Amino acid sequence: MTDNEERLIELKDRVCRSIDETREKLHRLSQDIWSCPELAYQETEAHDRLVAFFTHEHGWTVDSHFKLETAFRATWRTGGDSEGTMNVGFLCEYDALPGIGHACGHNLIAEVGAAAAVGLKAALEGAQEGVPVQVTVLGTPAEEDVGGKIDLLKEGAFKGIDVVFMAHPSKEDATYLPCVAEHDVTIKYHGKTTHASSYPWRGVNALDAAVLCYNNLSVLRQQMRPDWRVHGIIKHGGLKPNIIPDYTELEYYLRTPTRAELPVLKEKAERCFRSAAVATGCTVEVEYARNQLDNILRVAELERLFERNGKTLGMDFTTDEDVLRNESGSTDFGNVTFAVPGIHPYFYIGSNALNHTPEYTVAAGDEKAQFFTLRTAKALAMTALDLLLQPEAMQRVMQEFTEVKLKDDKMSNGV
Ligand SMILES: NCCCC[C@H](NC(=O)CCCN)C(=O)O
Repeated sequence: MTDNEERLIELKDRVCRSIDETREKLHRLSQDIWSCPELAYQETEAHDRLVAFFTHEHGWTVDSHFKLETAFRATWRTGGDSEGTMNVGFLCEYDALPGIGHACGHNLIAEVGAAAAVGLKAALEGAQEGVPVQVTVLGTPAEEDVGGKIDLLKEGAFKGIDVVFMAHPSKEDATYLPCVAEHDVTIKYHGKTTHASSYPWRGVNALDAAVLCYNNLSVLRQQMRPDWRVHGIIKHGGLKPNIIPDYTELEYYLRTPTRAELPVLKEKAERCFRSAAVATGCTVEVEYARNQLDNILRVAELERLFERNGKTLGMDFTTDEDVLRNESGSTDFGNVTFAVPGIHPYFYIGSNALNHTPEYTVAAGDEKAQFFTLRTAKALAMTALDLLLQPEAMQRVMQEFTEVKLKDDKMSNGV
């Protein structure tokens, strides 16, 4: 075994020990966020808790309200000049869901990011030969909405970061789960009110338009690719049964496996929106969210290193092809992976509950989740050490990142 390999083992052990030594503070941080669920862009308490956490940990430079009201940045770097310093990013999410709180476990995402960063810093602080590194923690709000990471990308918050890590609670350990491109769209129909019984023929029924729109999209599914998704709600359907609705509103998510396919689905969906207006005589407004979520650009080398580290800690990565191929959601982390190579694995939290259910909310706040959460943080920090102490590994990551980006560009440009 080479000296470097021995050093790597020692530093990885130090990461694990330092995270275990910090577990009480980390659990309290996670519990404080879990017990005060806040919606997208309203995560003021969570922001303050995380800012206080890093402020009280020595050595961090903390920027509160970083480019967004509820985003933050905490940075630590080893001495020496910036030349050759690798900047390793860890992301914290902390927004909850309406009505069901932290049913996606974002309190645990915040804890994983904080734990991995603290662990990596502790390991490197004591390293004999300096490892030139900057550790950057970014608090990225509103993943469940239009994507705070995308706003932060636009604001340049990821400039200078060489590789980025986070992890997402799930019902199983997985180095990757399908993460698809997604765009929110709001459809608004405008009609004309009248008395629904006395003279309905004088009205223009916006609820009819909404129902037709819903049904148009429902039949569109027969002609959609099986891995595309269209799903939504009628947010406003009318005021009273005897008033012909003159305003209705629907919100839909349109999803395709790659960002290149999304325009094709959008065109088909818009025909459904607009034909419902034609059929009823309504006017229609179609409003897309300011941010489109991209699919995740995968870097297999990062997944390989993470899986190797996770397995040494006992992680049991799923091999269920059905899960690995079909169970997909979306995340604004996808947009980040087109700017910075990154990894967004999933981790079991001690429950078979499904994300976005009240049962998962309970599981995300259960102390049982702590072991799995800290284990994942250790695996992320250990993977960062692999890159820091093995330049050839980082070169493989960058080479692969360049290749997959080029392939995506060709697909997006229909080449
Ligand atoms: N603009 C809406 C974004 C919804 C994101 C949400 N994300 C998750 O549930 C996390 C999935 C991680 N793979 C979604 O509905 O997919």
